Amino acid sequence: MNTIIFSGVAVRVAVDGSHTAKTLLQDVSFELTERRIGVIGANGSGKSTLLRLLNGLAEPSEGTVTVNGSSTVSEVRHVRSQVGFVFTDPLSQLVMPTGREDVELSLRRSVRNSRERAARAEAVLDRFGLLRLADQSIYELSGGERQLLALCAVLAVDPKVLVLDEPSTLLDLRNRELLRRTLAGLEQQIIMSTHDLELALDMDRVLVVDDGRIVFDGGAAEAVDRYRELCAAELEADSEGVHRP
Ligand SMILES: Nc1ncnc2c1ncn2[C@@H]1O[C@H](COP(=O)(O)OP(=O)(O)OP(=O)(O)O)[C@@H](O)[C@H]1O
Repeated sequence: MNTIIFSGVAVRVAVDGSHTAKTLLQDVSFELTERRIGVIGANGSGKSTLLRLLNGLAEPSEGTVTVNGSSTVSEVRHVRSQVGFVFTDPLSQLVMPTGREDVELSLRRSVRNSRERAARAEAVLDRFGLLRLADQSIYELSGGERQLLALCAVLAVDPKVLVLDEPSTLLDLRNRELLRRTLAGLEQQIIMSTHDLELALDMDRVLVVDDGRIVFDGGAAEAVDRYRELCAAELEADSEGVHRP
């Protein structure tokens, strides 16, 4: 399995029009070696920022992130050859007119021969049951179908690590089950943020993010309980605020 190390990581961004910085993540240190890792937490807590650090889409303002010993900043190309990233919005990822062309585009570096590339794309699409959608315009597909195609295009190059940012948001019950089974059958190390707590419960280890910090790191069931407690405490604080004169 891979080894991903976050060491003293903080991410800060400049706030437009002022000299102040907003902290998106702070004091994040851990080593990930488990096969399936979940990241859960409220909207805006920092989950996507954490995932984006894994392949250099975001850079730490402090500390370091390494994947199998390679820095996600100074060795970003090497890291990206190992880490596949599936975005929440498939349209920010699918850039070609059809799914088939997109999968072929993913394969362009690893398979130089165009015939071989077409055959590989066909095989990958078939493996994920997506051949029937392969030649349709991506704009004619449903959101869920696009989400599955985006996952397929990333898996086509067989990354060692698969990072998924809320992969089930657009999926119906059947496709969500298909995603669960697909993820369960993959060899890759998976790091996934999700609001789908059932999906989180399938994970070997789950990080709970709250306001830019990791507030729990451990087993899935305990993590989900911790997250529910946090939500309940916030709802209570909100309602007290509402009732205060
Ligand atoms: N480039 C940026 N500039 C300023 N603020 C940002 C930037 N990127 C993210 N943020 C803010 O950082 C916080 C964390 O964002 P992030 O996308 O990591 O949250 P999240 O936990 O993935 O949320 P969600 O569940 O809604 O997808 C949010 O308040 C967001 O508005």
